[in-house]
Amino acid sequence: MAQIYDKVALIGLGLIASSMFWAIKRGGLAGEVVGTSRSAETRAAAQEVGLCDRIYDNVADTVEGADLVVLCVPVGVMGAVAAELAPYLKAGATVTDVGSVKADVIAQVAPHLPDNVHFVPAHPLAGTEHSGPTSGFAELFDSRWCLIVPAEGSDPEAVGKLRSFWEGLGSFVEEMDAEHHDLVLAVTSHAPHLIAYTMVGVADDLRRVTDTEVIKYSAAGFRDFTRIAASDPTMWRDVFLSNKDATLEILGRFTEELFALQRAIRQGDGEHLHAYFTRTRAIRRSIIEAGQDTDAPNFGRQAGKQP
Ligand SMILES: NC(=O)c1ccc[n+]([C@@H]2O[C@H](COP(=O)([O-])OP(=O)(O)OC[C@H]3O[C@@H](n4cnc5c(N)ncnc54)[C@H](O)[C@@H]3O)[C@@H](O)[C@H]2O)c1
Ligand SMILES: O=C(O)C(=O)C[C@]1(C(=O)O)C=C[C@@H](O)C=C1
Repeated sequence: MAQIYDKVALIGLGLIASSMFWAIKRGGLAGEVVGTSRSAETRAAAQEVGLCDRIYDNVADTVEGADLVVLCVPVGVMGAVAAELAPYLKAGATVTDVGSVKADVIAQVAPHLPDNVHFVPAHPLAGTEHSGPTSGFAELFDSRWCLIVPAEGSDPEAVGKLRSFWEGLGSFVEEMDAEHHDLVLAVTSHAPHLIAYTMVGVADDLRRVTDTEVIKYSAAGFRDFTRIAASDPTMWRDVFLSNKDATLEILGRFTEELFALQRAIRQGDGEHLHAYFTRTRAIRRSIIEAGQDTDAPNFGRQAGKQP
């Protein structure tokens, strides 16, 4: 893969930034990758594992001369961070972000950026329950989607370069508008996280099944819930506050369906339960048949099949 940017600046050195760093190096996508994080502890931990060609303790030095600036901080502080670095951006630079929510991040960031830079928001649909500078790995984005959310009138060249960059990081790239992105992610990521947090919280409330019993008897389904519910509290607090309307819309629908299933159980309506589970099983099977099971070892690698 050829070099796409001369200098990339990573703002915030957590899971996503550190994974990007390793994947940029693997693909030779940038001449130089620099970074900054607000806490000295994070910067020291990043330095220790060899993250970034240079780490600065301020955004001014970090973004100076950078062709690509990537905001890798929690969505609740994107606007404040953009305001801080805006005066130091190089003319013609591209600013992007990796936030899990798009409409609110765009509303926070765009007003701070000067007219002579390109703002091309993005969101890699890849992550883990871990956070911080030592949690990243080069393969995180391999065969995963990255959604690019260009504003109307965005410079096609800047968008095209960012697309090539994410493809170089290993992802499949698609463009989407911000509102649609936020609704889709509320269904596929945000509401499921809230449900996992709730389920683990309920188990914890029932003292009988906490401590040894939760660990000892946790079946695969509940284990998956505990993995999701171990995700970073700051990141997820911000996601729900930032994607409030779409998440509440989906949770409303979820609650209605849950009540219907609850009623079916109370009334012994096995037909309703069976029909419902048959429908959901078919969805899982159709995902696999379409080659879109990103957990499958050959995902994205079948001849002639793109997700
Ligand atoms: N973790 C995931 O699964 C995942 C997946 C895709 C996108 N994202 C998005 O990527 C972004 C980063 O997530 P992550 O998982 O890398 O998080 P992380 O917690 O691993 O890292 C966040 C970084 O932001 C810094 N930071 C926190 N608050 C700050 C503030 N007020 N000012 C400046 N810096 C601050 C932290 O020090 C850290 O360096 C978030 O916007 C998140 O929504 C996360
Ligand atoms: O695999 C996980 O641990 C994740 O939660 C990753 C996940 C997701 O919901 O799929 C979480 C948040 C993102 O914005 C993108 C990806």
